Amino acid sequence: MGTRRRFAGRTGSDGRPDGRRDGRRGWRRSRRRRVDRPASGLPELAAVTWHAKNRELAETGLVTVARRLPAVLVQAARLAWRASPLDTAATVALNLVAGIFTAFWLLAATGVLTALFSAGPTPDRVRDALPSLALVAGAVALRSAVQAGAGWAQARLEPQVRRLAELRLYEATTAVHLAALDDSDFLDDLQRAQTRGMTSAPRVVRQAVDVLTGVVGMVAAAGTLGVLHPLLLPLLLLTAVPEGWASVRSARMQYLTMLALVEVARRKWILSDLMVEREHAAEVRSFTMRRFLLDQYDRQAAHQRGVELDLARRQTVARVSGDLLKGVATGGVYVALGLMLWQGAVPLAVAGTAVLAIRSGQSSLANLVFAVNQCYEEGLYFGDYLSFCEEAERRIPSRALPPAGAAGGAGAGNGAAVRLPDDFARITVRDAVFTYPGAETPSLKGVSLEVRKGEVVALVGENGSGKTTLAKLMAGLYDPDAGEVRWDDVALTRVPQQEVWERVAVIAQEYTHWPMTARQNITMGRGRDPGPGEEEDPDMLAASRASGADEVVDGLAHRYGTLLDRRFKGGAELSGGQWQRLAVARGFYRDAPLLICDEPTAALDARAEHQLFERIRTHADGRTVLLITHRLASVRHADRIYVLEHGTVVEEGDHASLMARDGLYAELYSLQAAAYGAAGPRARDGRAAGRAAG
Ligand SMILES: Nc1ncnc2c1ncn2[C@@H]1O[C@H](COP(=O)(O)OP(=O)(O)OP(=O)(O)O)[C@@H](O)[C@H]1O
Repeated sequence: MGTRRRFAGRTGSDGRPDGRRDGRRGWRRSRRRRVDRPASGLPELAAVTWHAKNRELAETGLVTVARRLPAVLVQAARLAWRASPLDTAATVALNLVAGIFTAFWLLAATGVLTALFSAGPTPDRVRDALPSLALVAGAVALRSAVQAGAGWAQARLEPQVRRLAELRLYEATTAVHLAALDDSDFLDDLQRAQTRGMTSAPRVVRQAVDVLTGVVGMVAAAGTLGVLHPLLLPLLLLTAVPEGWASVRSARMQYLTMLALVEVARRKWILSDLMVEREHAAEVRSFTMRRFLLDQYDRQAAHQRGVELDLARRQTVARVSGDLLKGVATGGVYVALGLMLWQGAVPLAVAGTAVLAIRSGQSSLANLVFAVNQCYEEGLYFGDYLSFCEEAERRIPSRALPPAGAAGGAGAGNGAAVRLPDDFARITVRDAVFTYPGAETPSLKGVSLEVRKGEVVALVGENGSGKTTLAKLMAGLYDPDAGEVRWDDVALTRVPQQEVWERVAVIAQEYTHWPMTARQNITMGRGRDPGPGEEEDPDMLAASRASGADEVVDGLAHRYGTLLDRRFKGGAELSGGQWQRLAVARGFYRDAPLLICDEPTAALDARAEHQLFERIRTHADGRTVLLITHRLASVRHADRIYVLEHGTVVEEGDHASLMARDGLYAELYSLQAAAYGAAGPRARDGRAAGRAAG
């Protein structure tokens, strides 16, 4: 195990995660956060102290490492045991047995040397040495076999540990409250846990086993040396100190650098996505953004390079100092052994065995120091991973389902989670206030509204007035900071979120282009893929027809089985409107009593838009519909319209009453109607303009 490997930089700050994760949302968030930063440049290029752990880590020394190591080892052992008790037990037991064989062959070697160094003819001495030699050979062979078994058990452990670690992280990230993903600190921790912490889980187990192997080898060699002469033991241990110091120093520098660069790395990933992903390529060119993006990227990269070059220099200094001190200590050990031989304190055969034991001990020691260092370093990343998982698990809504058969509603005890009725008579929002995490002003400032079963209720208002936010509260995606959303007499904050999500279908404004088949794009969440020759799900076909997605699918090579991702061979790409038809089909397919349509037609052509609004107008097969749209002509038939402005409801009523009121709604409606009217031959006829808009 060479010095280079011991000190080589590991993935640290530039382990590239799966590219699309940060995506557009991450970029938008970064832009928002930049508002209050100095104009002179990106503040992360100067700041290296965002993380509270830094000072503590900067003061980490050998003693701290030694103190913390048992905790890391215990965590590794727990993880390994949970992954596979059998392989963990086999790894530990076989390593211990290997250590016994090491001590055995070293002691047997004394017999060989004693026979060889005794007086008499050489053939006789060789013959006398043969039994001990056979013992040495047997012990070495058995040790190799046992070590191979231990290596196998250890290798089996790693994939099992990796699986556990990955599942734990993704189970947490897919369940955390949505608000957690609006928190930039949480996102930074997530980034660190996913890119480095998660991969550290199998490594920390591997290093913990290596620590055990090193300790066993060391104990075997040290025990042999102790038997040969008690003075040899402390001398051997002395050689470990310089190397241990250098390794720990190097690991600490590496980790601090990773921490200092975490936001730079994240910014680089976002920029690199923008420069390589196909979906941005046309805009990058048509807006001549190339130079801007490259410059931005280069600023981050230059900063990272500076920090990493400095790290390389400091690590080299630490390594060379450690090597020099280790050389001096090793020389001292051999000088001491020579003196003992000279003084007659040990016989020649014992001195020969001592040399063998020292070499074996030093090799185990080098491995041990390396493993301790690695274990400590991986333990730091693993600690990040564990604390992120704990934090994420704390942010998972904890409202648990009541036992089967328990009824929800007014009768349920105070504070306990209650079951949501399958359907509702009315949904009421009362004085809802909501501020996004990190935002300075509330997006909703005391909104109240009511949706009765079977109604089509519309939310309208200018950009940023709070329509989508309100819909998200009603869909149980966020909890209001004050006020409440009630499903009949059950407040949504008392219901496990899953219960709400199962009863609401959302056709979102920003929907995902799922890189899956057309069928999965519609049915994911409640459908299953039919096997070869099986009929397509009739509900899916109905949803598809209702949204116009069937026309899209008709044009695909493998119909519903076509993969909608051009990055894969045979994958198809859809137009914006075609994707939207699939998103609408996905919403219709869900068997949910409340359908929330947030700008469902932005990308649809006129015919598809007309058909969709017709469906919504006829209550989308008996569902209750909450419709958010800027196409005001389409909300004329809504049972009730709420007009939002700056996070409050400023008007409510049906189309006729709102027009009569001559307020914001009437103004917005007339503007649109006039625009349509101006394009047509009957522009001056107000009635005709209204009809055109409708
Ligand atoms: N994730 C978020 N974090 C912080 N602020 C947000 C977030 N999402 C929205 N906002 C803010 O909340 C306010 C209301 O946004 P919302 O999306 O609800 O408006 P909207 O009425 O749906 O707008 P549009 O008509 O443009 O879709 C805006 O000021 C917006 O900047």
